[in-house]
Amino acid sequence: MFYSFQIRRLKSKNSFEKLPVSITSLQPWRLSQSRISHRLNDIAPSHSEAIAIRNLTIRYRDCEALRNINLDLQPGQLTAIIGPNGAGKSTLIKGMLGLIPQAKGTITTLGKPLTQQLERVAYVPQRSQIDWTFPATVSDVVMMGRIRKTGWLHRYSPSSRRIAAAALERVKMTEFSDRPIGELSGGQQQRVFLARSLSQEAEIFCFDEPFTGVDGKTETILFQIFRELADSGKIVLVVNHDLGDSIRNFDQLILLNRELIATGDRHQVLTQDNMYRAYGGTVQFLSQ
Ligand SMILES: Nc1ncnc2c1ncn2[C@@H]1O[C@H](COP(=O)(O)OP(=O)(O)OP(=O)(O)O)[C@@H](O)[C@H]1O
Repeated sequence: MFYSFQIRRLKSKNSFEKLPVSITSLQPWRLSQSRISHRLNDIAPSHSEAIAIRNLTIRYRDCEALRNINLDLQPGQLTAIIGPNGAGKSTLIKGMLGLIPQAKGTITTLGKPLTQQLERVAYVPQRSQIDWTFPATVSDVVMMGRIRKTGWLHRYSPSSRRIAAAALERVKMTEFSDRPIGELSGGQQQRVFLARSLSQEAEIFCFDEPFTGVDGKTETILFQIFRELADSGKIVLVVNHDLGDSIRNFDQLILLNRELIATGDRHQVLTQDNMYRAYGGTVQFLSQ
């Protein structure tokens, strides 16, 4: 049995994060077509183990955004975080990555806090949190994914350039490599940021609302790549608003509303009772 839902949405965004920049990230470079592999065959086998989130409570100055969250995120699974506006979906990702200071609880993997292993994480924030006037080309942005591996003051190696070129090709954006990032459409920008995350060769991928404002073609590309990442043993975490058919693409759902309402596969999570607890009267069952 499968339900689709309709959600009324209110949006308010007020903070901006600047794109990271370094001397090396702005080096001019060109993509060599002959070196581009058409698939990311070189997605390395994963060394991930589950991320364990225990008793996580996150406060902003005057509000408790998340209360006592306990969760496991498994490698090899494509996981969606769902819930109404203000439920704490973005906060959960930011809290996991240590971006919100007032967090209590533990987030561990490989026996250590996740915040001590951020080199293993690729994070793509919401579009609204990126400064699109930042003076960088598409290829600059994708190369930024290689900064951790290259070091801040070193030139990119040929292998880094190959990896970045393959990532850009994988999202079908090679022809835009010299274009300023601010001049692309929303869907194209999302694909470039996905390419940047791929070029990081991370083990843990976090995407905050990657499907907002993207067309069907981009959505298909994003889901294909998310699936490939999950199938290669990565942890893939996606904040997602669409509870229609596309929810079938996910292996695990995390339903939040300031607290954990439910987690599991869609049959376990998308029950009338859970949806009522999360969305109240704002979600209607449209079909079964
Ligand atoms: N920087 C901040 N300072 C203070 N409160 C914040 C801040 N960011 C978020 N909040 C509050 O924390 C709560 C959770 O916000 P969050 O952005 O995590 O929700 P969300 O589920 O991602 O929402 P949306 O679907 O609208 O993106 C909200 O009540 C929000 O107003």
